[in-house]
Amino acid sequence: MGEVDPAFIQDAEHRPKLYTIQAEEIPVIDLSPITNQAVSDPSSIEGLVKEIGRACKEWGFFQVINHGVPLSLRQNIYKASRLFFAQTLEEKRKVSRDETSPNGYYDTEHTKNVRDWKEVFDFHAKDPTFIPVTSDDHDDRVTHWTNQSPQYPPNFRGIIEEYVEEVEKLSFKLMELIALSLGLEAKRFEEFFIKDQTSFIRLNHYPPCPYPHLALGVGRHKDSGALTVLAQDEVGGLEVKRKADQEWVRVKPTPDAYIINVGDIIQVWSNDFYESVEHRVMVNPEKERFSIPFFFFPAHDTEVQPLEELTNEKNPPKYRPYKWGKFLVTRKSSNFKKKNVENIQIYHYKIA
Ligand SMILES: O=C(O)CCC(=O)C(=O)O
Ligand SMILES: [Fe+2]
Repeated sequence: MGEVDPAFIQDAEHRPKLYTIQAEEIPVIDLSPITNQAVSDPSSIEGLVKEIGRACKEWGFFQVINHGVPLSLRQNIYKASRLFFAQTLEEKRKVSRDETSPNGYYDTEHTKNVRDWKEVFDFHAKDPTFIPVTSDDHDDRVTHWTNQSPQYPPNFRGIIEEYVEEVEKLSFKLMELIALSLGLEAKRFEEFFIKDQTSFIRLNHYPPCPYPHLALGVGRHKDSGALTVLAQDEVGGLEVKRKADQEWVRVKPTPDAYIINVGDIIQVWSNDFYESVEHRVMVNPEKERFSIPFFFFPAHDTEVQPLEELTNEKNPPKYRPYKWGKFLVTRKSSNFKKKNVENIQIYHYKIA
């Protein structure tokens, strides 16, 4: 990543400002009411549910502390990630992803057709992960994706799996709180994930970049899944488009916190009551940055549509149903090349 390749250069209007607002006000929510004890009395978490609801509505983003994921597991995966990315490109390419298995290493992701200044390693939560063969709605064939197992660092796979188990538990808990905040039963969303979820974890490495005014670590985008549970390190760089005024604001790194954001699927399920918010990652001219998002995705056969309980005559469904697996396969295949067409988006299912 030495010379600036024009593929990395953002259009002028999307280039980052180098001095941005640090958003002190992004809500930090303490999950100890649900992590340190079993919830026997639902009224004991009423305050927490309200806080979650407000954060989802006003920001689409929040941070959680006292979340129950052991710090030691987070430290282990961070250490393993550093060791993995410090290898030569030749070593890393031994576990490159390809068109049949989108898991593994790659450094050529494009967001909105501009190349991201990063390299990643992707790993699915379930191995195998079941997925449609093609994006064609009439094709019912199902195939599966499997994970790659790099030789180095030792026990890489085990370290990732141990961590994923814990962030997955946290994701289920957060979905319960979100369900309650929408006036639904706590377990309303469970059925979509309990069998054959398609979630994956991504290890991101953003090398120092001499062109922080031109390039981005990840260009502006919204996350397409249900929920994202993100660990960022102390370097910082994540920016969120503040709903109140559409300004880009920086999410201040908080040690051992997770950054949570509502994805497109929750937007559809809630019929736009909660919205998936645009975000992007700035690069740093001196420091490398590591981050680890967990993308909580439902089973491929989930039909995503506004929930019946949240729609009525006055508030009719704003989206046509879509099959999650088909959406995912369409996205993945378009990620391999820089194309001049827009990726599939939820607004393509919007009822005018
Ligand atoms: O690295 C980050 O802080 C966020 C990355 C991100 O938004 C993504 O991978 O979807
Ligand atoms: Fe994202």
